[in-house]
Formats: sequence, C-alpha cells, structure tokens
Amino acid sequence: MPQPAPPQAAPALDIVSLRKSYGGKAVLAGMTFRAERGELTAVLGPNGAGKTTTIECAENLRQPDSGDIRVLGHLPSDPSLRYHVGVMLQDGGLPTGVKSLELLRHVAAMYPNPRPVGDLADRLGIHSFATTSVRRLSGGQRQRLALAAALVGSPQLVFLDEPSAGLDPQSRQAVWSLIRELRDESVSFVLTTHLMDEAASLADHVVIVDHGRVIASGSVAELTGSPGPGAGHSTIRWETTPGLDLTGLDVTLGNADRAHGAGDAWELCETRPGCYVATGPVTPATLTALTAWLERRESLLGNLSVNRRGLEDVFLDLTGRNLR
Ligand SMILES: Nc1ncnc2c1ncn2[C@@H]1O[C@H](COP(=O)(O)OP(=O)(O)OP(=O)(O)O)[C@@H](O)[C@H]1O
Repeated sequence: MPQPAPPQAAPALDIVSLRKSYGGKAVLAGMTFRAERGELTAVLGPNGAGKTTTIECAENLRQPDSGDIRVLGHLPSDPSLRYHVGVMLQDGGLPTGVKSLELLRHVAAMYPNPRPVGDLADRLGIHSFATTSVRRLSGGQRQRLALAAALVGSPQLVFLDEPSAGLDPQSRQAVWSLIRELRDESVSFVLTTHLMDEAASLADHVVIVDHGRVIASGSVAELTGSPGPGAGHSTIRWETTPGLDLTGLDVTLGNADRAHGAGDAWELCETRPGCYVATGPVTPATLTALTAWLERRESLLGNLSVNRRGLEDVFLDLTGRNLR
C-alpha cells in the first residue's frame, strides 16, 4: 500500500494561475490561492464563478488547460494522495444499494488507519438509519453519510462541497462541531459553500472568487474590516411610528459625526410598516442624532439594534446584486 508521507512543509492546497475554458468561454481565468495546513479555507462565489471546476481539478476529476496545482505538495494525479485526502461531493456519490453502516465499514476497511466507525456514526447520528439502504435515505441522512465516508480514512485534507446544505439545525450543529474538532486536530479543510454563516462560523481563511479568479481573500475579520465599498459601515435597525418621511435623515446622520460629511453614503428605508433600517458609518453621535430626530417627530423608539457589516455584505459589495 503506497503511503509516502506528504511533505509537511507544503500547504494543504496550492493553486497557481489555473485556466480552463469550455467552448471558448473562460471558466477559470488565472485562479490562484492557497489553503494552509490545519486551517479551514472557505471558497465562496456566486453561481458559475468557477468554484466546483477549481476544486474538481484539485481532486483530479477535471484537467485544467494550464496552471499548477499541488495537493499536500503532490500533483492531484499522485496515487499516494488517495490515503490522505477525503472528498465529500455535493450529490454524495455513494453506491445506492448498500446499507448505510455497512457502507461506512466497507469504506473504512479500504484505509490503513481508519477512524473508529462507531464513534463517527455516533457523532453524525448514523446509527438511527444504520440498516437503511443508501437509496432510501433522506437528503440530510445521505449528506451525513457522505461526510462520514469522507472522514473515515483519517485524511489530512478534506474537500467539502456544501456540507450542511439541506441539513436540519441539529445535524448542522453536529457537523460543524465535528469539523471544528478535526480542524483543531490539524486536519485541513477546503470548503465550498453559499452559506455565509457557515463560512463565518468555521473558516480561518476565506477566498471569494468570481469570473474564474480570486477577487478577495483573508480572515473573516480582515474581509469585514477591509477597505472597499461599504467599509466601516454598520446597520441600525429600529421600530417606531409607521410611514415617517425619511427625507433629510441622511443629512442629519451624516452631520452627527464631524469625521463624515453630510449625507455620507447613508442608505435608509422602511422595510415593513414601522421597521426602519439605516446603513452607514455609525458612531455614538449618530445614535444620539437619530433619537433626537425621532423626538422631534414625537416618535417613540423601540427595538434599536446596531450590526457590523457581515461577510454577506462584503460578498454582495464585491460580487454585485445581479442574479447569475
Ligand atoms: N462540462 C462543462 N461544459 C461546459 N461548461 C461547463 C462545464 N462545467 C462547468 N461549466 C461552466 O463553467 C462555469 C463554472 O461552473 P462551476 O460549476 O465551476 O461554478 P460554481 O462556482 O461551482 O457554481 P455553483 O455555485 O452554481 O455550484 C459555469 O458557467 C458552468 O456553466
């Protein structure tokens, strides 16, 4: 059984200048990023951005036209990677006629150093459908079994494609806590997801891709605090009298802080009758100005909250709001 130890110094995944076209249309246009060992790297991007194509090139399921990929320091086609890399595909990719726990035991037997199947089945709640054949599993059960199959061989690097899509909140928590635990044991993860809360909650490093290349990367804190459209902005939500005329409120809020000009990039709207949202450079002075503005309208303030700009705001600022 070939088991050359992957070079420890090499990153978990190193992708350099990847290019691929279909019928003359560039799908990957110089994709370059790195996933470090022992970290969870989340790859985010709109539909069709090139995430799956990139990851499938790293999994040796597709061939790029040019560029370089190293997985644990090896070419994706290196047969030794088989024992070090776990893959969870979106459609599960599991044989359908086998019983669930039997399948997991079978996969475990293919590896030199598998995780204890019983423990993994416990953690992911697989015992409750252990004797059900894969074809009869619900979507969420199949998803958990696919994750278990990707982890059972004790891989050093795991590719996860939307691991919690379709999972109920209980299963999602169980999956996230298992992933965190393994990451803390130095397992590396590369995760593609459309769930910003999943990326924000799990990722050490986030890579945002669009049109076949990386457009931003960093930790969640770096991305949400980085310069760019909307940087330094927060959202104020409050409830009060429905139907207030908001004309001039942007100037009032903008004037409240001398560091910002009047009307400086404030977006205001009444989302539902009596529920208001203001997005802009919030300071303590802004909140004083807002309450004074409401007082002048004899409106009683309720349910005031202030939220920092989140990963989803950054994602939308960078990739736009148009459907793909
Ligand atoms: N075999 C193929 N033949 C032609 N075009 C393809 C093929 N595979 C992918 N594409 C195109 O490549 C582009 C990128 O697809 P890809 O699946 O990598 O995107 P993605 O970022 O994973 O999207 P999603 O979030 O929707 O899963 C899309 O425009 C897709 O239509």
